[in-house]
Amino acid sequence: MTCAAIIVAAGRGLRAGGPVAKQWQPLCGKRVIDHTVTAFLSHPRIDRVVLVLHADDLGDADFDGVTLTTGGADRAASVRAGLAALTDPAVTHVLIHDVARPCVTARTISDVIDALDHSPGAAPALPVTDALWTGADGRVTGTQDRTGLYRAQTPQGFDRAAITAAHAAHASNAADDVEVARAAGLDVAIVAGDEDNLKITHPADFDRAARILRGRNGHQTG
Ligand SMILES: Nc1ccn([C@@H]2O[C@H](COP(=O)(O)OP(=O)(O)OP(=O)(O)O)[C@@H](O)[C@H]2O)c(=O)n1
Ligand SMILES: C[C@](O)(CO)[C@H](O)COP(=O)(O)O
Repeated sequence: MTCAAIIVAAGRGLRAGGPVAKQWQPLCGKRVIDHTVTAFLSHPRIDRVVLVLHADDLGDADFDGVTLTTGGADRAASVRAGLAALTDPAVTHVLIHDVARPCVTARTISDVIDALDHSPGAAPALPVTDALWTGADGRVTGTQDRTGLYRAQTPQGFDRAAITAAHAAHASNAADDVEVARAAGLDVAIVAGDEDNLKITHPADFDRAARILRGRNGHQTG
């Protein structure tokens, strides 16, 4: 098995706000993107890293050991760009990861890779443990059964040829790559998620990510 990571980092981070897109903002002495890229470059079972950037950000890319490419108008288009940038025929599997998840651990990456020994797809997720409502205008409008519901995370791993064909057949955007894979009939194994593998989405998420990273390695604040 030869694994490539595709890190999608072409978003604009509108919900997070700030002077620059969230992946370029400071986090524990580095940029968010530096933590994410390092997590994959340093993993012994990741053989290639493709970094998918917004066209406006290519000039900021100062990463050694990664293949750069330009993303698209939505996450799925950026994933397709990353798949297209993978030119090495030796790569058999891909792990597709949000740059906005800088706290991903080597354990989660390894667990996804291990699951790909027995499944064409594998992705981390956490079972929903809170009650679920629908709401509008600040009031509860209904309740939803949480049985069998999961909160999906990344990296989402796949047989390279299978996910490449699945994305080629899936013309529109998708919430994640598991949606694309399942639309193509691929089986996807659930791997244990990690509460610390949060996606930086809103401003408060930066502090949470910093607490997590400081708690692990005594990171200095940025
Ligand atoms: N056209 C896009 C849109 C999103 N992404 C990536 O997909 C991941 C998950 O998307 P999200 O958290 O929504 O990031 P943004 O789209 O940047 O955030 P927002 O929706 O708040 O603008 C992120 O790592 C983001 O960089 C991407 O590569 N290309
Ligand atoms: C891919 C993902 O992180 C899985 O939970 C999530 O769907 C990304 O959502 P976003 O709205 O693009 O941040």
